[in-house]
Amino acid sequence: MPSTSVSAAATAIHARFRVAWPGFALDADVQLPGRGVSALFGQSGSGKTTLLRCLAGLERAPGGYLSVRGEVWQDDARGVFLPTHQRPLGYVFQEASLFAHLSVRRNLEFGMKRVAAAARRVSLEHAIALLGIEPLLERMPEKLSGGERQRVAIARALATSPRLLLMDEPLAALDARRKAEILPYLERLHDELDIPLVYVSHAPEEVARLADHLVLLDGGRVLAAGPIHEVMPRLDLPLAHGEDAFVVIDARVAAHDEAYALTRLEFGGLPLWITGLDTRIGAQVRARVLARDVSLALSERHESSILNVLPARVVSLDEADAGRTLVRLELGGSAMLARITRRSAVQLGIAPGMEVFAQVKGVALLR
Ligand SMILES: Nc1ncnc2c1ncn2[C@@H]1O[C@H](COP(=O)(O)OP(=O)(O)OP(=O)(O)O)[C@@H](O)[C@H]1O
Repeated sequence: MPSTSVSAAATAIHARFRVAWPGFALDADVQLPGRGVSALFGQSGSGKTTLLRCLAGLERAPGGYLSVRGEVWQDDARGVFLPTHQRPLGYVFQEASLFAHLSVRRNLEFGMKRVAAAARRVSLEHAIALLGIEPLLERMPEKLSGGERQRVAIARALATSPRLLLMDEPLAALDARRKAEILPYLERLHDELDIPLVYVSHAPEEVARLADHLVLLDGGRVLAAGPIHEVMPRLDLPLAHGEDAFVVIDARVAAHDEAYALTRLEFGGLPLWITGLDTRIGAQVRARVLARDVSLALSERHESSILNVLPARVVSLDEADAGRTLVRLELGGSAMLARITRRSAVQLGIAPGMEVFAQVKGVALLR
């Protein structure tokens, strides 16, 4: 059975499930950190929802095991199985399932009443403030937009003071504008709440923005799992070979250049220039660099309009894609991918261990 691990101290959720149906089998053994966002990522039919439903106890996986921050919710070998309603979790589905006959406020109160006063760790006020739904409280669900409904559904899940939040493609039914509207709220949950969130998605941009930890599923098996910084640049995984392959880089806002409307980020002692931000100096941000936006040069001094030319070391190469070479770089303690033509790789003599310069054509700020 594929098994992945995070350091013992950080391990807070351990899930081991096997489900066998005609035509599909889930066989997963994962350890997830007890804080932050873990994304279950993979193609349609890879088993993301099935694994999430196992965590919720909605899918009965005989012989399964689940512990969440020291509490055992399922251990079939010892006859332990908490039914869903006894698991302190919040579940947000693709389509918000609010009670149509109750106002937003009553929907929230309904969620909260299910929790004994002593177990309440997120107040209703806090949930309302986090999701910015104060102006919607007296409305009926039918008078809400899809995005607003989803924010209410998330607030309702929070109001139950869950120890684990599960979200199954909560943005999938929304158009791009609504998605963009909700993402900052999800980021706030991530930053302000001490509740682990397991987030199902097949949208790389959502994963890039939200996830700290990634579980890559393929055909019901765990292909890889680990911190997003480690999983994304792995050349042996399909992610790195996709058209939009990227890495995320955690950086600090170091300076603003007002004259040119640019901001200098810093990571591992290296500068990374980006279109001007109005973020305060010292703030931590996350940036995304696409593999196809990185090219390589042997010297730093190149007549070029590219702002970011950074010293890097070639770690490994992959030539599996026709005519293209994928290069894994190490710079400033971070991994980066460069996708160049095979011809360039040969002409430059790119090889593991070589010192090169990474020309980074584009950097997108994620959060
Ligand atoms: N109750 C069930 N009985 C039999 N097969 C099922 C059942 N539920 C799901 N499946 C099958 O299991 C496979 C995995 O489904 P699952 O919904 O977990 O995938 P997913 O990765 O979440 O996909 P998507 O991104 O499309 O939602 C699919 O082939 C699906 O048809």
